[in-house]
Amino acid sequence: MIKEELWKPTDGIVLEEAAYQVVRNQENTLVIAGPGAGKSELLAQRASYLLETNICKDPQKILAISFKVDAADNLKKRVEKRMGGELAKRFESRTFDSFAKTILDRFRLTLPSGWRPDAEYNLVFNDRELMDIAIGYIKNEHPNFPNWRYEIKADRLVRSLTKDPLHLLGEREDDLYGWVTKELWKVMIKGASSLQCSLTFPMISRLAEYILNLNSFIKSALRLTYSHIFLDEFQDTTYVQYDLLKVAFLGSSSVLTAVGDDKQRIMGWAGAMANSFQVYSSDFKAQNFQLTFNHRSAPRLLEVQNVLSEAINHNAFHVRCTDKWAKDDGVCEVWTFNDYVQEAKYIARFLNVKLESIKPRDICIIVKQQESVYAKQIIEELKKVGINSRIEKDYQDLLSEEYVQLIVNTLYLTIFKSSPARWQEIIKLISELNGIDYNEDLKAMWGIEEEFQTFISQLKSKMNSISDIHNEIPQILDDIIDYFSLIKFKNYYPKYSVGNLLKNTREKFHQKILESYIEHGEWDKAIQDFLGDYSIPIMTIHKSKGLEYECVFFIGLEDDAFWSFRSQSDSDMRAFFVALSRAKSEVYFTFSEIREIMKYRKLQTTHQSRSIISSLYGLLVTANVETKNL
Ligand SMILES: Nc1ncnc2c1ncn2[C@@H]1O[C@H](COP(=O)(O)OP(=O)(O)OP(=O)(O)O)[C@@H](O)[C@H]1O
Repeated sequence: MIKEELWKPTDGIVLEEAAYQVVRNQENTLVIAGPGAGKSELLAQRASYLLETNICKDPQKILAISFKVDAADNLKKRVEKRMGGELAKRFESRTFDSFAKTILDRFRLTLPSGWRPDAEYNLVFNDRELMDIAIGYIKNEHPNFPNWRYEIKADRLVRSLTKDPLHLLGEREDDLYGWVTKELWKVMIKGASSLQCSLTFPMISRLAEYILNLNSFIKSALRLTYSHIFLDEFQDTTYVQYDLLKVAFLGSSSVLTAVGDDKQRIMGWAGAMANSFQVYSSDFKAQNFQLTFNHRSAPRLLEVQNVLSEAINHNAFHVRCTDKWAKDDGVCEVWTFNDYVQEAKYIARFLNVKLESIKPRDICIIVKQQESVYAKQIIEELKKVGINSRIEKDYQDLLSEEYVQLIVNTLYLTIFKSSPARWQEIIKLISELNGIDYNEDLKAMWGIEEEFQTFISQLKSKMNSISDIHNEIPQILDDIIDYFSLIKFKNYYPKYSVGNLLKNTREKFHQKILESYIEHGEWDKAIQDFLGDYSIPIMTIHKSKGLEYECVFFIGLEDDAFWSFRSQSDSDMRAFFVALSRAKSEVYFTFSEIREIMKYRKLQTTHQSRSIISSLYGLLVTANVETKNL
């Protein structure tokens, strides 16, 4: 344990005064700061401070809630790396969804029978599926709404389904959506004919909230377990999530630290609160702090960011650069092309040279939407010059699943041998699965290491003698998990014991590994391909949140990409700001007169304009961004 006054930030990080005050604070706080200000870093430092000084008293824990699976995973890894096993065990990093799901899965049986889902419920992710369930399985009719099936709209139904806490459901029987919502809840909770019990994540959140409302002892246990709560990217908290947070922790002695940036609020369409900072500050009496440095981007890029942030919020203050940069460092340019093929060829040539000095993973290609369409030509042209790129979406979620990490780490050690971090992670997990204290029982630990070494030697011979790819590879992947014991693994990670998460993860993972193996024909390349070590990532702005790259390309700064700019210019401007602020050194925006895009559900070659988004271009001109006609 370290005395409070002796604690220092780890990894040579120097915190600005406000960050330092937040790290050591004992009250609820809200940190509002721009991209790259070190908000996630601040949370990691605060975790070290609270655990190393035992202010978060053993056995109490810190609960860190993020939005995306990979953000939660990154934060967990950062804290683990700094503090090592024992202390880091008391740092639980989850997404909002996983927090809610854990409450439901553990305390499902405390729900009244009408609200109690089956243990094996399906997860529903998209609006279409929800609509199909409503239309296909609600059998009751309502005298006031004879044609309800023709009248309901998917987006309104989705909003209505979790608009109110469950105890208020049924109070809107006289309005169409109120009635359909109530019926849909019944059908989804209990299942109907061929429909299995099915829930969306917002429904899970409402059920978790109901559990806490009904059972004060569960609520007290939760509050006792977590003495400190971290909330990352708080600007994107939805109304449903906030209600759960309030029921769980408002009025408790748990100390909350929220960090966020209102200029990066881009989840309004998914129900993010418009005023989460004000509401939280007032409800939780949180003291507000601002950070003024940007630790990510070069000075030239910060000039552009400052122009944009002022346009988004007139009261935004100008952030400052750190002294690691020279005054003129950074490139921000607009590149215009006659057509998308020429654009793709130019970018491929440019990247071919760039990759002599940086790695593929230091580059990112960002699009507003339809990544497989906007980036199709670029992927092809890059391939022609021997550069791999890939659409990151499917991999980001898979790679953050512990199930996938365990198998991939084992494959990696089998093929590449040297990776002390992976080795340690696996040995630690085996010892924990088997209830062995890896600090105390050294003899048992050696036994584990020896046994695991034998296992990977045998695995290697199996992997190197495959004749029937489609049968043997899935079998090898299953053998790996069986070695650790699937039952023990599921007990250790209870999320895999309920619903279809394990089944879906396994299927997607097997398919991706098979694809990689078929493409490369060799394990080393297939594993590296799956890990993405040698591919340039391609993603939408939403997926790029919280990430950072040396060099960023934004493809298609065009009217069609920002098709709803007229009605939601504010949110599109924020999205543009997120894309711009991912870059450390260089960012290039492209415009192509001719572009192939999906329009009216068909792939079409279109003429692009930039009149609707002229205000975005105007801001780039104000920031002296050069346009190059290429
Ligand atoms: N105090 C610091 N000193 C040096 N580097 C830092 C510091 N804080 C953060 N960094 C580095 O700056 C980069 C951005 O930090 P971080 O991701 O925490 O920012 P953020 O505010 O969460 O950004 P965003 O809102 O864009 O997600 C990271 O590479 C991080 O390691």
